[in-house]
Amino acid sequence: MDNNPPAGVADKLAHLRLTFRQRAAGELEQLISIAERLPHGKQRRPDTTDDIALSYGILHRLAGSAGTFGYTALGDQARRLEHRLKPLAEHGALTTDDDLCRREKNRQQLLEIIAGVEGLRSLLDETDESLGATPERRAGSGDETNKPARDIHVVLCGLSEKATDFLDHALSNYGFLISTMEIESLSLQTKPGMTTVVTSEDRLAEVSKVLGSLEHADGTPGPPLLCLGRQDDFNSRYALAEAGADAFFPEPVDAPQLAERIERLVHEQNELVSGKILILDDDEHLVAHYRTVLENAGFRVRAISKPETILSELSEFRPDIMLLDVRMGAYSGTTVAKLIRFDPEWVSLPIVYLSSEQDKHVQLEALAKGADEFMTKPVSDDYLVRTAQIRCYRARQLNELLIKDSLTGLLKHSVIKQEVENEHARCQRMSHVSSVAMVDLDHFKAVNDQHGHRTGDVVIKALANLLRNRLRSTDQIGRYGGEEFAIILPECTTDQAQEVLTQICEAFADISFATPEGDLSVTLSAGIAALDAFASGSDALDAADQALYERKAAGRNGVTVFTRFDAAL
Ligand SMILES: Nc1nc2c(ncn2[C@@H]2O[C@H](COP(=O)(O)OP(=O)(O)OP(=O)(O)O)[C@@H](O)[C@H]2O)c(=O)[nH]1
Repeated sequence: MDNNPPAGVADKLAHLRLTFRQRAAGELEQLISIAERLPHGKQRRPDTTDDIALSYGILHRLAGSAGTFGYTALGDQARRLEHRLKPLAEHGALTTDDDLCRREKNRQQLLEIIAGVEGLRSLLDETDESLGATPERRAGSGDETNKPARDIHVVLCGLSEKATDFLDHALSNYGFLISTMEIESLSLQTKPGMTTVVTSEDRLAEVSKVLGSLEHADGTPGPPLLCLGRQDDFNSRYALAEAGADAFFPEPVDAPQLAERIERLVHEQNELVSGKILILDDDEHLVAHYRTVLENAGFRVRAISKPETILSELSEFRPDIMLLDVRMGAYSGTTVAKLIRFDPEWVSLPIVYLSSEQDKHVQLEALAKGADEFMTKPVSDDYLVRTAQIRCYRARQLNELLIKDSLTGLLKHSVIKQEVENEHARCQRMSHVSSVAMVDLDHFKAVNDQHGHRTGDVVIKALANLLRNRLRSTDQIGRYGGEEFAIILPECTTDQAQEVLTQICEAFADISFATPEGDLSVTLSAGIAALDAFASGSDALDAADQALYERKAAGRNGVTVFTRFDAAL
């Protein structure tokens, strides 16, 4: 398995290591000159408290960060010296008021520490040699494309020509990006967590073998492998699972059900590798490193170094988890964690401390003040990613239960209503134009009556999937009622909203649902209103609803934009 990050990310990490190395060299110079200033022998000198506090701060930072950048021996030695200096830093040393005996003891200790500091410099140089040539600074890593979050990629591999053509057409309707690949040239240049590979039972073993060698750079599992097959019994399913399939889908393929299955697989995968992480640490280089590693593993990361901005960052970024440094200059991370919990909204936000503190008792005390886990610095990249995955996954699962509708995975009625109000407030604050839409399935009662409730549910889920895939990641979709959906399209005019919803309308009408009574097609109607043109979000929703009923009255299967209340009636 290739465990190296992609070239762009590797360049970025190398550059961060170089920057760390430069800073560490400067800090070691500073430490050495402080050591030279400290009183030697019987020499008397006024208060050394500031120098010792400064040295302690530098050693603490090095102990917490050097290992992350590959300078493990330097970090370990800095930690040993930090521990030795801690009592002197906390209680003051060599002050003019001390009695002679204490001064002598402290002086001895300082001399040993000074000798240790001089050894740190050689540890830095030795590690440089073992890490190879000093990395060059390179501009533009090229991997920072701002792709929409929901580019779901379906790779068709090892299928017959007929099956490939059918799936290419049927799945494109859902907005999936389809590629066809030969097994030998199978490669996965997509975002982790956003790909599914579909293959046949005959070629499963070969495809599974190739996929095994293509796992993502950070070691996260490769894409799920969905296998199509004609035999659907325990033994054949067992054989497929053994040969590497993550999911099975029976042939002949029912396209809406397959789309639903792919959605679910990607969703499950994505839950493992995605999430929003807020990092608060006053060491900017370390934060830049964490950020690069976590972004490379698929997370969205916001990193801040000033504790004063924490509350506004929380409400704007709305992270799934937070990584919090314990010691940040004048501020204590444990107190910041407590302060965050003042707000009921953040009571359940998982907080993970980042600290060089190794004493389990002290860790426990800190945890009692409002965090969930302790990550001891230096944190390895793998450990960081894995911890973030586990914490984000759990946080998102809990959150989903609270805010998402169980049939469709869309936002619940009350949540989308609140989001409409939030977006309305944003429109006013930022003076931008946004739209809201109400979407309703046509003659849905007849679908239920003629084909049963179960088929009705499949149709509802298919529309939910289509909306998710066709709309932008910044759009928000809610299940407003049984077969009625509300959509927020931020920074989007009603003309643009009409264009995209018309395409969705056409794609949905094109989907064929297989039922025992024969193939079924269903259409939808939509009404749109300009969110910023109304006094409140709920007024705009009422207007979109009116436009929807106008569309129903005008023959359904299309999109109407609200103009005036009386005109819409
Ligand atoms: N299968 C299923 N049906 C649902 C669900 N929620 C609501 N419905 C059904 O959706 C149907 C809505 O019917 P109506 O409000 O009469 O509207 P319609 O038949 O779609 O007619 P128009 O909206 O005028 O085109 C009812 O039969 C509800 O039982 C659900 O979760 N699953």
